[in-house]
Amino acid sequence: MFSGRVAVVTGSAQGLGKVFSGVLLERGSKVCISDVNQSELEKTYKEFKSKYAENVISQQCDVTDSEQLKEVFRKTKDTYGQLDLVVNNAGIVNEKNWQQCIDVNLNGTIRGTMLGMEYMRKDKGGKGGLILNMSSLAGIFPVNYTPAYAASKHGVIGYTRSWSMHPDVVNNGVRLVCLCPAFVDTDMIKMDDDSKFVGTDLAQQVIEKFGIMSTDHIIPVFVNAIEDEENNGSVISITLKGANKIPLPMP
Ligand SMILES: NC(=O)C1=CN([C@@H]2O[C@H](COP(=O)(O)OP(=O)(O)OC[C@H]3O[C@@H](n4cnc5c(N)ncnc54)[C@H](O)[C@@H]3O)[C@@H](O)[C@H]2O)C=CC1
Ligand SMILES: CCCCC/C=C\C=C\C(=O)C/C=C\C/C=C\CCCC(=O)O
Repeated sequence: MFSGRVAVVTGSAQGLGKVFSGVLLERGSKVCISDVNQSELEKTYKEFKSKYAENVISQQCDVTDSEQLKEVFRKTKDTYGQLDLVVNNAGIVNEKNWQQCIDVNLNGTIRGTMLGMEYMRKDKGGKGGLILNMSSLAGIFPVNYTPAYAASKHGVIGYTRSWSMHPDVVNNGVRLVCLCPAFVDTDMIKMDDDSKFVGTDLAQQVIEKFGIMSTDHIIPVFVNAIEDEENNGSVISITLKGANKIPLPMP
């Protein structure tokens, strides 16, 4: 399932993207890691390269820049000859620069999804594959201290579910899945920058309610989403209590 498969992971210099890339490499996949943060990307690349040699390549990329993202896909296909998995993981929290928050989280995911479909659809020369989009519990519930972030993650769910129901995509072997974790122990949830949220107390209360998961807690759900080839269109919440498929709301 993993051996010889080829993946693109955005925002993979650190945090969940780095963990996901490590999981894929450990299981024999080939991965193009990419990130806007060149210095952190270089460090991660060196770390992976020493363990996984030719199975990892790296390409600096800001997901808000279509040309840079196209280069990631081009380089991956040129190097490994195929593409099987896209993890649209790059994300930020920023309520002051909410335009950037939407552009990275939602538009970046849209860009990566469109490229993924272009490279993986059978009618476009691909072999099918999986597009795994990172949403959040904030994509399912309203979050009063990060409204723009919540809007971006709600958008990711709507966008992913919509394509997963399109016959041209389904019939050409591409499936799409959304992961929606609660708080995970990465730099993202550090209270290091006021522009991240509107209301520190509000954020603190919700963190106390849900707790903080280690990145290890997300790995089995990530692996299962890849292994379960019947899984298309799922939106999966992940909390300390476990993982659950969120039913499609009906009017
Ligand atoms: N940590 C958490 O509590 C949760 C995180 N998520 C989502 O998981 C994903 C990964 O987040 P974490 O690993 O926690 O955060 P993180 O902050 O540790 O890592 C995010 C990575 O994305 C990169 N990035 C930021 N802007 C970028 C851009 N324009 N282009 C390319 N790369 C960019 C950063 O440089 C960083 O390496 C995000 O989409 C986030 O919204 C979802 C639910 C909970
Ligand atoms: C410490 C500051 C945290 C600011 C928020 C930072 C990042 C959050 C990223 C997430 O994706 C968090 C995940 C989910 C939000 C949690 C709960 C939503 C439900 C709210 C509720 O039930 O009241």
